[in-house]
Amino acid sequence: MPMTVIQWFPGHMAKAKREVQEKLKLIDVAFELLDARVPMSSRNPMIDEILGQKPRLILLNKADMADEAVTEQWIRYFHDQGRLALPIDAQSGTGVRQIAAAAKEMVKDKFEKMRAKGIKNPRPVRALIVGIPNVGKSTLINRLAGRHIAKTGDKPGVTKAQQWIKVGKEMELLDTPGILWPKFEDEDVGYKLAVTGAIKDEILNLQDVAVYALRFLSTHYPNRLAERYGLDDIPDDIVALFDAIGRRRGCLTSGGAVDYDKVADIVLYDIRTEKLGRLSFETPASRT
Ligand SMILES: Nc1nc2c(ncn2[C@@H]2O[C@H](COP(=O)(O)OP(=O)(O)OP(=O)(O)O)[C@@H](O)[C@H]2O)c(=O)[nH]1
Repeated sequence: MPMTVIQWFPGHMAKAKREVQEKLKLIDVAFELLDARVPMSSRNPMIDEILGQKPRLILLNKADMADEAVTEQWIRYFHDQGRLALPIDAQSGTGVRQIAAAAKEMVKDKFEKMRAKGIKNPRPVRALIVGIPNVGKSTLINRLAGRHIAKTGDKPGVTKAQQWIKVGKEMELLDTPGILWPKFEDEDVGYKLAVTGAIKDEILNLQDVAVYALRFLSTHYPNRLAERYGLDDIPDDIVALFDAIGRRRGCLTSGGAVDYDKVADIVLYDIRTEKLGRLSFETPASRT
């Protein structure tokens, strides 16, 4: 699956891993940021090895766009693995307030030991956000900070020192997140990341992505599809489905044929802007 690989060569991955592990030395708890619509596909494949025994809070971001019932299933799935996962919407701030309390609870034992050693006022809990590109790391940093923190990448050639952002009285967050690479050995993962907009459209074949999305929606959300595009039934044949949507939406070439690029554009736009409602593209049961 070359499309997600593009910015990630082995040297980049080794460097990213090293950088995250350097940052881990400074913190008490890591926030693993995932996309609630595709929690497994938006996960770094080496995350367990990279984070090791460091306490970890899983944050299912963009939960506002995900199917609530499926997000519940994911929370149970992680819980069964002994991990706490919180659904959040970093953009609006929903759920973000629970993060500091959960982080504090996670490092309770460590801080109690500090107190037992005679440290009366232990420092704030220190945290780091890690995740693949586009899961919402910067949005969450800004939300937690309550102001806009410039991305380090904003000014080329300018490396600024890492800083702690105060989040209330009891938590501090590193101002630069740990950026990790996505999975790319699995074609399905690539498509899911593409459908949810995590991979830039310029490096994709949009028709392929739309075919994947429409097949998925036909199986898992047929009623939404029927309602959105005014279809009486959903054709099994994918070309027939493109044709049906294209005709309903007037996506026709001057010769009167259906313009498949336009149909692909519309479908992906509709998915990404919630015109088809809140969608999740994987469940714990369908996980590969
Ligand atoms: N609907 C919704 N959109 C979100 C949420 N969080 C982030 N976004 C959007 O997702 C996109 C990516 O967010 P960023 O914060 O730039 O993601 P990032 O992980 O910092 O990305 P990189 O800098 O590429 O590593 C932006 O368009 C955000 O507005 C959320 O909770 N809900």
